[in-house]
Amino acid sequence: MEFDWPYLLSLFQNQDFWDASLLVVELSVATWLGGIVFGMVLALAKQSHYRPLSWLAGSYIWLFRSLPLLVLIIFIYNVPQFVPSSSDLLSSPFTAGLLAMILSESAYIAEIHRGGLLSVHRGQTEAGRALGMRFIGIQRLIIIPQAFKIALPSLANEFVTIVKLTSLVSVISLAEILMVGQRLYTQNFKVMETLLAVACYYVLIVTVFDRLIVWLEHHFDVNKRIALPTTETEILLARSISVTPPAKAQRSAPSAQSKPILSVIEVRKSYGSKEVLKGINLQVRPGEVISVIGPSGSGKTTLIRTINGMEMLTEGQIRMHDKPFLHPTKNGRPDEHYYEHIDRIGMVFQGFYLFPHKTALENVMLAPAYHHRGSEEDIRQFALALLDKVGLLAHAHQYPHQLSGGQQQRVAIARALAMKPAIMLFDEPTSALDPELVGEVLKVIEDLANEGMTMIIVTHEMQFAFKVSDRVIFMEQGQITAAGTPAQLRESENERLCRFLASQQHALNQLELTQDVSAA
Ligand SMILES: Nc1ncnc2c1ncn2[C@@H]1O[C@H](COP(=O)(O)OP(=O)(O)OP(=O)(O)O)[C@@H](O)[C@H]1O
Repeated sequence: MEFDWPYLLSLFQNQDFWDASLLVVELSVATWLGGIVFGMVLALAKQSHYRPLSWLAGSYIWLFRSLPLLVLIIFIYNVPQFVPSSSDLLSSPFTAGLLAMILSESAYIAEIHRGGLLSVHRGQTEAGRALGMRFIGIQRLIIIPQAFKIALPSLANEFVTIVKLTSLVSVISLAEILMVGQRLYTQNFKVMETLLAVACYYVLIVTVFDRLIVWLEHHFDVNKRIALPTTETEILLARSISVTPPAKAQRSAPSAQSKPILSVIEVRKSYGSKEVLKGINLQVRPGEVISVIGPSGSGKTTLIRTINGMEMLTEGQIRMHDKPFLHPTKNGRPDEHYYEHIDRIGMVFQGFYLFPHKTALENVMLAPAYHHRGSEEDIRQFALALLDKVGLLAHAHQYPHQLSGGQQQRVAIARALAMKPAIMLFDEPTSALDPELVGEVLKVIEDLANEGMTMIIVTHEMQFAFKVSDRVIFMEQGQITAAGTPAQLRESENERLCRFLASQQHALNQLELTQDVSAA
C-alpha cells in the first residue's frame, strides 16, 4: 500500500480541520487562562493560615488530580440528566468540556503556582507588611507578579499538555482535530496519512503558542530591560518641592517631658521554649535617635522586628502615641490596632528587600499609591524628590538589579520615607554591604537624624552609633543591660559592656580620632 502524499497535502486545505484547530485553540487558551486564575486562588487558599480554607484547597487539588479527565468530561456532560436546571449551560459539549478541563487543570496549575509563590523570598512579604499593606495587596502587587514570572516556563509546558488533552473532548462529540481525522479515515481507510495531518495540526498550534510564550517570558524579564534616563522634567519636578523639614523642626535634644511616640512595655518573645526577649521596656520620644548594640544573638534584631509586628510578641505590649498597637493575640497575628499605626513606622531591612520587578521610582511610589496618599502625579513628585534626597534621582528608572547594594539600600530608605513615617526602624542597614558602600548609607541615615527624624537603629557600626545617637542601648541575652547617652555608656562601669566595647575598640578609636580632628 502506497503512502498517498497528494491526499495528505489536500488535508491542509480541509475546512473541517481548520475549524477544529480553531476550536482546539479556543478550548486550550480558555482552559489555560481559567486554570491560571482559579489555580492561583487555590494556591493562595492552600497557603492560608486559616486551616479550613487550606484543607479545602488541598482536598480539591488531591481529588481533581486523582480523577481521570476522560471520566470528568463524561460526568460533567451528563450532569443535566440529574440536575435539569444545568442543561442550559452543560448541554453544550464545548462548555461541558471547558468546565471539566478547567476543573482538572486548575488542580495541576495550583501546584505550579504554589512552587512560584514559595520561591518568592519571604522578605518581599515582610517589606509589603512593613509598608502597611494587607494580604491581598501584597499578593496582587508584590508576590503574584514575581511568582508568575518564576512559574511561566512550567505554565507554558502545561499549555502544551492542555492542547494535547483537548483530544479527549471528542468523547462528547466535540469536533476537535482528532475527531475530524477519525471521521475521515473510517471512510477512506487512509489512517497513516490522516493521522500525520492530525499530528501536523497539533504541532503547528503548539509551535505558534510556544513562540508567543517565549515573547511573554521576554516581556516579563526585567533583567533584559534597559533603564531609561531621568528626564529634565522629572528633575525639575523633584526639585520644585522640599522633602527636608523646615529648619526649626530640625534636630534638638529630645525633651524628657515630650510624650513618647512609641512605648515598649514588658515585652517578651519566645521561640518555642527559648526566650529571646526577656521583659524589654523602652520609650522613644519624638526626634530621638536610639542605637541598639550588643553581642551577636543578644536579641537586637528580634526586638526591632517585634516593634513593627514582623514577629509577634509573646507577652507585654507596644503602644504608639499611647494607643494600643501590638499585643499577644489568639491567632498569633496582629489585629486591627496594628493596621491603624503600622503605616507610621518605616522599616529598613538588612537585606533591602526592594521589589525586583519594579524600578526604583515604582518601589518608592508603591505604598503611597496603595494607601491612596494623593494623586498619582503628587505621589510621583514626592517619590522623585525622595530619590533626589538619597542621591539617586538619576537612577529613578533603574531596576534593583541594576543598582549597587548601597544604592539599593538608599532606595529602600526612600521607599520607607514615602509613607511619611513618624519613626524609622533600621535593622543592621549596612551589614549586607561591601565596606566601601557602607559610608553612603550611613550618611543618609545621619542626615535624617540631623533633620529630627525619630529612629531606632540596630547596628554593629559602633563609631556611627556613638556619633549619631541620643541614646545607646546595650542588649545582652534578651535584656537591656545598659542604656544612656553615648558619653554615659563610654564611662559606664558595667563589666560586660566594657568588655563588649573593648572588643569594638578599633571602631571607637577611629571615632575619637575623627572627633579630635574636628575639634582641632
Ligand atoms: N525565627 C527564629 N526561630 C528560633 N530562634 C530564633 C529565631 N530568630 C532568632 N532566633 C534566636 O534568637 C536569638 C536572638 O537573635 P537575633 O537575631 O535577635 O540576635 P541579634 O542580636 O540581632 O544577633 P546579630 O547581631 O548576630 O544579628 C538568637 O539566639 C537566635 O538564634
